[in-house]
Amino acid sequence: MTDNDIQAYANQHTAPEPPLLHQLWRETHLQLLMPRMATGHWQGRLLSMLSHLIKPSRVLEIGTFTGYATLSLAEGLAAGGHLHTIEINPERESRIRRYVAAAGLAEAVTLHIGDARDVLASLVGEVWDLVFIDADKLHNARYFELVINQVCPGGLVVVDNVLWGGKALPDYPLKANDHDTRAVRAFNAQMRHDPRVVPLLLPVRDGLLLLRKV
Ligand SMILES: C[S@@+](CC[C@H](N)C(=O)[O-])C[C@H]1O[C@@H](n2cnc3c(N)ncnc32)[C@H](O)[C@@H]1O
Repeated sequence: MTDNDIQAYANQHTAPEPPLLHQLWRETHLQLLMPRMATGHWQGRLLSMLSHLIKPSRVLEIGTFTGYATLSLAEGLAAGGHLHTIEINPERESRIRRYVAAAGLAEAVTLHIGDARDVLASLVGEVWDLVFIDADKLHNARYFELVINQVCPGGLVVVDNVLWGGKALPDYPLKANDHDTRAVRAFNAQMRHDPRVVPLLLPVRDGLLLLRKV
């Protein structure tokens, strides 16, 4: 039995992908480079499940891409709740807005186009119940520091790609110029001992690190 078999079985026994998300997934794969960056069916249902359990009033996503995780995370918003998502690439804006509108979320979702390290400075008044860090991996620690003081006690920070294709594991031979992997390893190691959060690494897909704020 391969990992693919297990993932296929998990998909079959997970709630089906909503039709709009399936359409977005197809469009992402047909029209964009690196479509694997999109969250996809199983992980989308996991983010939706977490959001439904938390019923957040305020959600932050760092790294929108085509908006797959955005729509998934928004599914569990409390009445009157709001999601902010930040994407650095302006070429992605029109597609994201089109799908946010098609999901009926134009009022509930604010898309910021810009570098998250700048945009976050304009969101210092917010208190986050749920944060999804999924931008460039070099700056995971920076994004974490920029948001953690605004996460409510008991709030959840989810960080994607913490296994980094297996390269996060210490025995994996590292190239001298592989700064991304070094950053992923350093961030994961820091989270083990950070007194502000309780970590749980889920070895699913490319690895999801759940960090519950103490
Ligand atoms: C892995 S993709 C996000 C996938 C999306 N969260 C999902 O699950 O479908 C990473 C995205 O982060 C964006 N990004 C990279 N650096 C960024 C930065 N400094 N600020 C905001 N977005 C950034 C990239 O342009 C890319 O679209």
